[in-house]
Amino acid sequence: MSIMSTTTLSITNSKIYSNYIPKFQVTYLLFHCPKNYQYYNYKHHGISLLPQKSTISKGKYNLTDFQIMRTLGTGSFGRVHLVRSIHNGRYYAIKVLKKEKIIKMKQVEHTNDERRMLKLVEHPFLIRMWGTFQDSKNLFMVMDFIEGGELFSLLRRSQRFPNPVAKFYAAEVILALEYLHSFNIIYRDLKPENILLDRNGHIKITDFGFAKEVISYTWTLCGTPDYIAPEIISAKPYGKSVDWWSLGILIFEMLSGYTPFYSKTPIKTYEKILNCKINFPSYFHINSIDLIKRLVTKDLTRRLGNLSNGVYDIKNHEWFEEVIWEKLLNKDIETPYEPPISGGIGDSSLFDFYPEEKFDYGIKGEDPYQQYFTEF
Ligand SMILES: Nc1ncnc2c1ncn2[C@@H]1O[C@H](COP(=O)(O)OP(=O)(O)OP(=O)(O)O)[C@@H](O)[C@H]1O
Repeated sequence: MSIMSTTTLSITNSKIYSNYIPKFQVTYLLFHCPKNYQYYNYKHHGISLLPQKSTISKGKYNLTDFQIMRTLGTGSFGRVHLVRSIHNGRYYAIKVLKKEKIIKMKQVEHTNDERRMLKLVEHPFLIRMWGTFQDSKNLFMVMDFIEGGELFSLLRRSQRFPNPVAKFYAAEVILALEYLHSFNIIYRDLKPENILLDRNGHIKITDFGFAKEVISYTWTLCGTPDYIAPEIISAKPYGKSVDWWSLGILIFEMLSGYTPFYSKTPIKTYEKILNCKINFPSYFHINSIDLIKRLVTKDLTRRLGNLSNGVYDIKNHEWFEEVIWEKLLNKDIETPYEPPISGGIGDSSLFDFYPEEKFDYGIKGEDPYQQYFTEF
């Protein structure tokens, strides 16, 4: 079955999704926002929990350390390649971002934040970055290669997940978000495309392109339309609670195969989000409906995750009754699906194919954007 994803824009042939359009990401939103919308971030003078200087060494790697192989995925600013280290023979994924595109789409701050966030995080359910480097045209991020493909592809192939399967993935996502929030990092782009599965079937969240350290509130308009919280759309200051809204959308999508506010155009989706009326399919378990309603609520004084007990209100919800959180964190719980990685290490058969293009990697020469990416 052909499976569409955010970046490829190919069309799925699943019945449910015959009308489904790809979920354009933030950058789409940035260029289709209300007039006079101001893009800026606001930070209180709080104490940052993040190292102010990078600990992931820059300049540790360069292009000649790797054999560049096929494309695993494409994004707004470049593509992600499977690569092989010529030193240790191991496979990695390298995300390549075109400097010119980043500048044109005004994403310099987000790109530097992505590197800054990724260098810090170390968690079983988050992607690990090993280092970065750059040439005159591109930025490169070296990450672990996660062989099992996107949760998105698995969901489209399955049409929808049974209750326990959705619960398993949601629970691992919660642990990852809890960890990020403990560092005051908001993730802001939760969706099945950004959740990869490792060879055993555990999740790894990738794409920190919108992750941001926010000590109190921020105003930046970003996210993916179907997953965006209403406070972002109405240009209100917002905080970590936007990730808990997106978690509710993710749970709904995993259980049904579609997002609750899906529409043909982003503007219509935003209208539905602001109305916040969800039609639950009859096969949803009553506890899942209760949890989704408590996450996908406009009322921030009632949204779970945002109350005085924080994440514990979510972890203690009836839908997660049988989850033993410590075991889950230790990966001591059997995964519902083991990706069929038959070709051994470096097998990338679970990723869709993307047209390859001639690389402009490694070109030395004048770099008009040098001053913007000094950390890479
Ligand atoms: N570490 C990894 N291992 C395997 N595949 C990966 C890895 N990182 C990313 N990918 C693949 O590449 C795709 C694009 O990656 P990513 O979302 O980080 O790029 P992006 O340029 O930020 O895309 P977008 O503009 O859609 O956000 C992912 O959806 C995934 O399929």
